[in-house]
Amino acid sequence: MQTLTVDLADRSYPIHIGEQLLKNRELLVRHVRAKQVYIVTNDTIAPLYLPALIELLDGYQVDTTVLPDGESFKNLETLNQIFDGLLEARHNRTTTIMALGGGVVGDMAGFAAACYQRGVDFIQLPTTLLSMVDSSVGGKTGVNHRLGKNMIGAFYQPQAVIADMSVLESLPPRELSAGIAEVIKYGLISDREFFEWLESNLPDLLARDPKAMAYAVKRSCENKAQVVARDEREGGLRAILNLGHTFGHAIETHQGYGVWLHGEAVAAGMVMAADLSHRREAITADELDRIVRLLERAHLPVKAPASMTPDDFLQLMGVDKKVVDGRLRLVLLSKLGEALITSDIEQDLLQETFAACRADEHTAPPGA
Ligand SMILES: NC(=O)c1ccc[n+]([C@@H]2O[C@H](COP(=O)([O-])OP(=O)(O)OC[C@H]3O[C@@H](n4cnc5c(N)ncnc54)[C@H](O)[C@@H]3O)[C@@H](O)[C@H]2O)c1
Ligand SMILES: O=C(O)C(=O)C[C@@H](O)[C@H](O)[C@H](O)COP(=O)(O)O
Ligand SMILES: [Zn+2]
Repeated sequence: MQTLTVDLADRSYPIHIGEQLLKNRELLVRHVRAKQVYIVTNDTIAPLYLPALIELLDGYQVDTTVLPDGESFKNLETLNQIFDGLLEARHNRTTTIMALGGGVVGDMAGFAAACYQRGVDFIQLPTTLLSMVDSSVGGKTGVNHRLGKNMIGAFYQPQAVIADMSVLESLPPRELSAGIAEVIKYGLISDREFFEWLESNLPDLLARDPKAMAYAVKRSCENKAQVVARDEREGGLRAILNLGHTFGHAIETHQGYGVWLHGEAVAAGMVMAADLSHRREAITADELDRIVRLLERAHLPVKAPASMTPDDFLQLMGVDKKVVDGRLRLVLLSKLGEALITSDIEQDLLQETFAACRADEHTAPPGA
């Protein structure tokens, strides 16, 4: 097992990465402060991993909410199921919520922990690659609104992240690729060497080679932890973790939550950000090509949906959380391996990017 730390003074916490960690009782209870545990998961993950986890927590009062699976349920209405369950089972302020699942479960359980009785402990038990490398780390929690992604939420850090790599065995290939999109993001925004490592080692990741996977998770978490430690609440720097997301969130909202996976929308969004960066002469045509090629090799979409017009994008991007005084701010590349945040966006170049990155109507949507 490897352990990293997210360094946030008195709210610092460990990220444990290793095999079979969900079978390690001592590790799981190390961060539980009293005798109540509340597990939030979904109806896909529950049959795979919930019974063994409950059994391991013998001696604790363990209650659960099993949410319906899917991004389309990441909303306030479904969130209420967690509060109902917590109250019905009389969980008090010293309870510990465990989020057993991917980013949807983690974001919702984390937000429930932030709100329930004004804040209780929670532990992230991520079960997708995406949640291990990104959503379980850094304390962004929340739910979607029909008008925009993650529009209601809180910054709320967990007590610990326990990433059991063995559960990735059951992850569907499409979900593995979606996670690789966020892994590639770290190479683009802050770690050119890691980008080059990914160019060489992608086949091992797609084959789920344990050594390659463990390295990718560790390197991604190190990159994210460094940014979060410097700017926990996104006053500035942290926005680089949003590369591709202004475009990507617009795609997710426009297409209907869950139609494009988050990682897929981010992949197409990162191509759009890279394309615009190239038009601004920050990266070369060859570097743009390398980015597109790597995403394609990871079986990720590299074009926006044909059904989305530039106006659709502009409208949806206008509600992005990075907008200040009505002005769009975008994360772009200043070079391969380095990002910048700018509101100085050449509208003509942005229009060229929309045109260049739009799929034709014969392109099959992801997952088809
Ligand atoms: N908080 C953050 O910083 C942050 C960062 C990135 C993404 N996100 C959010 O995370 C969400 C995406 O997360 P995700 O990609 O993990 O999707 P997800 O949570 O929907 O999980 C993907 C699918 O895989 C299934 N699954 C999960 N683990 C499995 C396993 N081990 N075996 C078999 N099936 C399994 C799930 O049931 C689901 O169907 C989005 O809502 C996104 O906005 C948040
Ligand atoms: O942790 C962050 O900060 C991120 O931006 C990570 C993103 O991958 C993630 O999708 C996040 O939820 C997006 O945040 P939002 O503030 O744009 O909703
Ligand atoms: Zn993301």
